[in-house]
Amino acid sequence: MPVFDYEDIQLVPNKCIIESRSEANTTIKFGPMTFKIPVVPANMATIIDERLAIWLAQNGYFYIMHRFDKENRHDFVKKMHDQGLFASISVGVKQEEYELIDQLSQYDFVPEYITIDIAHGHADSVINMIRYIKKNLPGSFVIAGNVGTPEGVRELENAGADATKVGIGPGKACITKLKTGFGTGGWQLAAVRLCAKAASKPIIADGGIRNNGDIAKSIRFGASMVMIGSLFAGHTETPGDVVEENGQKFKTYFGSASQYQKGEYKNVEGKKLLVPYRGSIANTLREMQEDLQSSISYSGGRSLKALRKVDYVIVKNSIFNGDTI
Ligand SMILES: NC(=O)C1=CN([C@@H]2O[C@H](COP(=O)(O)OP(=O)(O)OC[C@H]3O[C@@H](n4cnc5c(N)ncnc54)[C@H](OP(=O)(O)O)[C@@H]3O)[C@@H](O)[C@H]2O)C=CC1
Ligand SMILES: Nc1nc2c(ncn2[C@@H]2O[C@H](COP(=O)(O)O)[C@@H](O)[C@H]2O)c(=O)[nH]1
Repeated sequence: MPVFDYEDIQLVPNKCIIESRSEANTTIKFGPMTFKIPVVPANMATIIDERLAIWLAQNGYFYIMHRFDKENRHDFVKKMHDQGLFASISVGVKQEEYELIDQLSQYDFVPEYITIDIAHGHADSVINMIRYIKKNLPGSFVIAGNVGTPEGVRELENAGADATKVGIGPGKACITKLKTGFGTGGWQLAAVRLCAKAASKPIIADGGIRNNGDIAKSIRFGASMVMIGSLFAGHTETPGDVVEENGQKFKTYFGSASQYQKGEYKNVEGKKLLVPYRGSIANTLREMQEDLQSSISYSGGRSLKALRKVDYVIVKNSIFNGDTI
């Protein structure tokens, strides 16, 4: 089984068939909707809030609201729908989460997307929640995770998940691999490949994206959508606090399983870090789209589909040769 991560892979170019990169189509149909690019900001408290969710939905981007403002989720769905926008929320698996599903069902507030998001998603607790949502909110597109194996993908799909989220421990704010010895950290791209081969529905590659080219690589190895945390953390619109150190501006980014999210040091698998401030998220999203258009042109095609067929080589870290952007 080949084991590699994003930095170990280069995609092999094909003859270009377009006259301008602007002809390359980066849109992706994911569930009931089509989005500008196959990218979703991570459903973490330092990455997304209500304001950014509204902006993303208004501007043709996918979003998944985090689940840490527990009491507000019902109102959030209503607020998005009142503005004619799609609603996309996250849930856990504890008893109160079943009560939220009951409430949404009772008032007929049906979110277009519901993401079941726990650390170890290959679990009966997730399977039961998938079944419960599918029974009570059959109109919602259910994303479930996180998993890191083909068996995990198949079991969640068989339970009724419409998409699965792949990635255990590759995140920048993650310390799972250090604290538990488990996960896809260091071989996330290979795990995406294995999981995608087993999947019969879309998968989201979650965690470990460090450069825009990693988005194209995720698509090459079978992802339909890519979830990104740290690369988005430094923006004006992302909710982390602004910190100044030695005259330089940073924003805080912390893991959802860190003490900063949990409010206590118990079963901690995440840390806090400072990410350089980098202005508006709109510019980063535009650059991601431009870079993806270039990727499509190098693949010799006109749309994301062409990326799936390109050859690749394993170059074991040497591609960087000390280079950074
Ligand atoms: N993608 C990743 O690599 C990781 C992501 N995270 C993120 O952190 C957030 C919090 O996750 P999580 O702690 O699961 O959420 P919760 O605290 O809501 O826990 C969900 C449920 O799963 C149980 N649980 C959690 N971890 C395990 C485990 N390893 N084995 C058995 N049961 C478990 C919890 O019980 P109990 O707490 O009593 O064990 C609880 O009942 C999520 O947003 C998640 O995505 C966290 C770690 C890894
Ligand atoms: N192991 C942990 N993983 C976490 C935690 N909080 C979030 N996450 C995962 O990371 C990605 C984002 O990764 P990045 O490399 O783009 O920064 C996120 O979507 C979660 O899946 C955590 O506390 N521990």
